[in-house]
Amino acid sequence: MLFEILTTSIFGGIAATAFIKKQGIATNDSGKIQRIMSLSGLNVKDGKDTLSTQLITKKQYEWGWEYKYRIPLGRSFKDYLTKLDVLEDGINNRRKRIRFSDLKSLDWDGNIILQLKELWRKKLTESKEIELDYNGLLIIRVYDKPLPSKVLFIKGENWEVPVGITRKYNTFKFHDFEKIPHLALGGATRYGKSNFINSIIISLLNSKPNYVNLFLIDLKGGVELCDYENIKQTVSIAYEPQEALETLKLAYDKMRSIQMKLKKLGKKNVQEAGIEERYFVIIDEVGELNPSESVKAEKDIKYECQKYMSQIARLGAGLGFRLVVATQYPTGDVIPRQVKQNSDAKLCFRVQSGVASRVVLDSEGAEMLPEIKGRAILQSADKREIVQTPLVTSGMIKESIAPFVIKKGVQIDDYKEEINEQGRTDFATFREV
Ligand SMILES: Nc1ncnc2c1ncn2[C@@H]1O[C@H](COP(=O)(O)OP(=O)(O)OP(=O)(O)O)[C@@H](O)[C@H]1O
Repeated sequence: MLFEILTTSIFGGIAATAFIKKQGIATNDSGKIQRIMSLSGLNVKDGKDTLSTQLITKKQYEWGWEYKYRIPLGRSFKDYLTKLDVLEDGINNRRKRIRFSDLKSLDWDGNIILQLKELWRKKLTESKEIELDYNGLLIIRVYDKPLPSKVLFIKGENWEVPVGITRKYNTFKFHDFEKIPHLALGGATRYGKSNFINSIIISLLNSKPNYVNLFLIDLKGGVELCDYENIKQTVSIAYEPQEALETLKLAYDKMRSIQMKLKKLGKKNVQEAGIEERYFVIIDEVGELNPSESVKAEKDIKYECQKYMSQIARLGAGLGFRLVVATQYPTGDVIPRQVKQNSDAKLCFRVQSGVASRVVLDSEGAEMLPEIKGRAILQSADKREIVQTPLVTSGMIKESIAPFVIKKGVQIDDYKEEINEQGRTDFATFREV
């Protein structure tokens, strides 16, 4: 028995070593990256000298390698971003290598040659993804495995909602609306904005059903958010600009009433006052509220809408208001300036141009995302990460709303009554502070 185990392992080891030797043991890509940079014109001529991108550090992680470079004078991060596809194709255009870590998956009691052949076949079809970043040094991350193109929905806790899987160790990332109240979303058509909005809503319905209040504006003809029309958490839902104005005004009035309440209590914000309720104003296709793009008759309505959106973005955070705006036409001022300035988190799916990417993220990059639905860049004040957002099915939506369905129109009537009633103190739920 012992002899059998020993011989199997020894012969397996010999076969693996011979195979690896033939294909080449994995090394890092630093030399190759530097060559690609110089061949693609990133070096700078300075008289007789040629200034090149200098490797400062390289480090191996579980997910791949990270390289840090000093870029030469006369080059910007943007110059490197425009070469992202050249770098990615260059890195993948080479002999595939088997790593020692790949061998861990082999069953040494089975047919080793057959398994190695299968491993090799997988390697040939596998390609690495790279990500560029800049923090004074150019950072290039080369990921051994691409992000999955489908990720299952996981609900968040409290006011956190799922954002998706990141490349680093495939960890799941959440967005905390208590830390970053407003969120701007962008992306070309069919890349996953509405799906993402659905994931926010169903996560909130699961985690905070008694405290979440929804003001929904669906200007895509009502196809995206109509599922939530008759749940108790939906205060108001709008499908047309005029209705959007009414919904925004209702949210604004509520915001003002909370502001007055806080003033009376001498508290600075809802957290301090122990108010549990949060108010989510979610607008799918905010571009439809852009006055400069509209016919004369609707201009005034849209200007009013912009005014309310800006006020909610500017004053709402401490009063428990959270704004989520999405657009598929990221041009110019499509996202109101105040909303954009107050949205410390931005999520951008693939867009058609660097200009569109800049409108959403304030920087380029989303135009270079792969053509994968649900793939996006999450940009916060100091961090930029690529994520694969979770896919939400209509079954999941149905299941999440089922416990909360009520008679049509009941919510808004109750709400207006509450706002109109002077001196009432019980329309927000307080906890002990
Ligand atoms: N995270 C995801 N993972 C996988 N597939 C997705 C994901 N998000 C969306 N999809 C697929 O893409 C399709 C379009 O998504 P969605 O309706 O969210 O796009 P959109 O950006 O809102 O488009 P539009 O602006 O045209 O309405 C979905 O029906 C779904 O099949």
